[in-house]
Amino acid sequence: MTLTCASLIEKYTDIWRDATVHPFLQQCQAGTIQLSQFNTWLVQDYLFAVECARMLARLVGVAPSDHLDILLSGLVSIKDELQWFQRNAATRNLDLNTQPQPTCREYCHLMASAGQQPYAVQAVAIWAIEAAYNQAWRKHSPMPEPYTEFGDRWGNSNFSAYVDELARQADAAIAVADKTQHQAAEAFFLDIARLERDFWQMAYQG
Ligand SMILES: Cc1ncc(CN)c(N)n1
Repeated sequence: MTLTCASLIEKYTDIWRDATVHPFLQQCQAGTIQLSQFNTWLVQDYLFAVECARMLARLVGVAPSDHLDILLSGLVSIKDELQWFQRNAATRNLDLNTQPQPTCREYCHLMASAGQQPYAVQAVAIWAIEAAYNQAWRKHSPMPEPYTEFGDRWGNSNFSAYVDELARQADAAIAVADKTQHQAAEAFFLDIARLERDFWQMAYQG
């Protein structure tokens, strides 16, 4: 089977479901999540987003020129996302100057390590990261207040269109990559799916 973003989700349906369906999201949607659990997720996700911005910036450095437009739009969005996290943390009196939990630290290391991979592997990895959040929040939308803006941020149709473009670019890059890169892309996809699942769970270990 040709390796594409869609084929990875199809091949690993159960693993992808665990990455995108979790009690944390279900409890947000039901309005029963505890404040401390939500706040733990929020602070850790800010730390994640900082490293994700760095990963995107590295991608800009190696992408073909016709892929830059989408990646640069992602960088602009993540700039906005970081400021939005900072405003949210201030409103909630949260200290963002916090140590990452082990899962967050492992995920940040994975994103940093992607920088040593060829572009095609990095393109699949950034797609998987953004697709996981897009699908997770969409599957649990609409969110009630005060979580509506969180569901909207990653579940909105503009973000879905961005994820579709990332998939198109990753598919184009992987189509001309060799078998070693295909294997590396698949390994990154599996690590990302596992870490996405564990990231939700981290909220309960604050
Ligand atoms: C864990 C995680 N994965 C993905 C995203 C979307 N950038 C995020 N904010 N956090």
